[in-house]
Amino acid sequence: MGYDLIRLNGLQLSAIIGVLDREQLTEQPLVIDAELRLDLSPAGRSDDLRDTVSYAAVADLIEGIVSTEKFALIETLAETLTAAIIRSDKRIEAAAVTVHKPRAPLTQTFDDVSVTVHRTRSEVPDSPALDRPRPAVSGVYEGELVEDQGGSASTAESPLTAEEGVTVTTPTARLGHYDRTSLAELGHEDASATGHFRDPDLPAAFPVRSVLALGSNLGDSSATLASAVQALEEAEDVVVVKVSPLARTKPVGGPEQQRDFLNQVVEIETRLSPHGLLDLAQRIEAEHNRVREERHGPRTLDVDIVTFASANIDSPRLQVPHPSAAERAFVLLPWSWMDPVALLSGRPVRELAQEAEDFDDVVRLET
Ligand SMILES: Nc1ncnc2c1ncn2[C@@H]1O[C@H](COP(=O)(O)OP(=O)(O)OP(=O)(O)O)[C@@H](O)[C@H]1O
Ligand SMILES: Nc1nc2c(c(=O)[nH]1)N=C(CO)CN2
Repeated sequence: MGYDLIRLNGLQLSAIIGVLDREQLTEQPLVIDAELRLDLSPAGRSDDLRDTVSYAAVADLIEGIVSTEKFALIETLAETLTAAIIRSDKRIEAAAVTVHKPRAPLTQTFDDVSVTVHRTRSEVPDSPALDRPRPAVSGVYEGELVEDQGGSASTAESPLTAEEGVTVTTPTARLGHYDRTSLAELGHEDASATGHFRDPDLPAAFPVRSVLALGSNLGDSSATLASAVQALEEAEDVVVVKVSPLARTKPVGGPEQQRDFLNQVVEIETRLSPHGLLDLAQRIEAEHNRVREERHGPRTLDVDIVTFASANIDSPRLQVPHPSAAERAFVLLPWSWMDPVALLSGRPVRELAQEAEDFDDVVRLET
């Protein structure tokens, strides 16, 4: 294993980032350093850009994510960028990203605050099909984004161990002194500790995970759910990552004497905007003869968006996390069977399920 590195240092961007409400309204400067570990000897011999990873493409990838996504924590941004860089080209064995936040809201005088995330390929979760960055390169770099290089892309079989991970040697960019605003002035008490508000019409700059809850208690529910999952698998810009076992559940709310429901939870990865995903969910409901008659009434198919990455959304059409999901064992239990360590608004889904009133009314069906 070589020690070759590509380094991109001091990339100056601005972003919406921070846990304070004020920080979610205005952009602030960020400085980003990235290191990519890959074998540079093919390019060293050929003098051909196609034999390496273009640092310009890396800069574009970082800029695309920073300029379109909102984060609360610089840790999350660094993690997201590191994973996106590793996924962008199979030859990249490991990457490290440092996010500097020189105008962090501290009351003290300081030069810089930063986090560094180091990840090897084996530590980055698979992104089944949406793992290519958008080909957003322009001008002289057109066509330079390296497409799957076939034979030369071999690093997936030789993942680094954590101990071998790259070390960032980047000196902190000399950032000088910054404007500081006291936490009190910024209204610290309003800071939102979990998640961030997200523009529901903004498509994701990189694939994000979303959890969907499906339910049916009219018609052939088992066939309907299978067909809904298939429709998700076939949808553009969506990859189904995990599907829960089926649950037979007693109706919660709604008219008396409804049939039991079949419920299922699906985790997807998508580049759709939250509203785009809601459109897709409603299209799939409509294709399965969903007619909206009675609130909580019987339905051939219900597709709810439970989470969309860690976003909070509150638009006239869409609330995320789904406002009732945290109290519904018919959602929480199948979700916890599918993903035993899942969290919802910072709480273990398994624990929330145990507290839900309908906990005893959910039966796991063997598939
Ligand atoms: N997270 C969400 N997922 C799906 N729909 C949502 C969500 N948040 C808000 N909605 C809105 O809720 C409206 C009503 O949805 P629906 O008819 O499926 O409700 P319901 O199934 O009777 O009740 P519930 O929403 O409690 O499951 C939809 O038209 C949609 O715009
Ligand atoms: N058991 C069960 N109860 C419900 C369900 C559901 O999917 N399963 N959906 C509802 C409204 O979406 C209301 N009640």
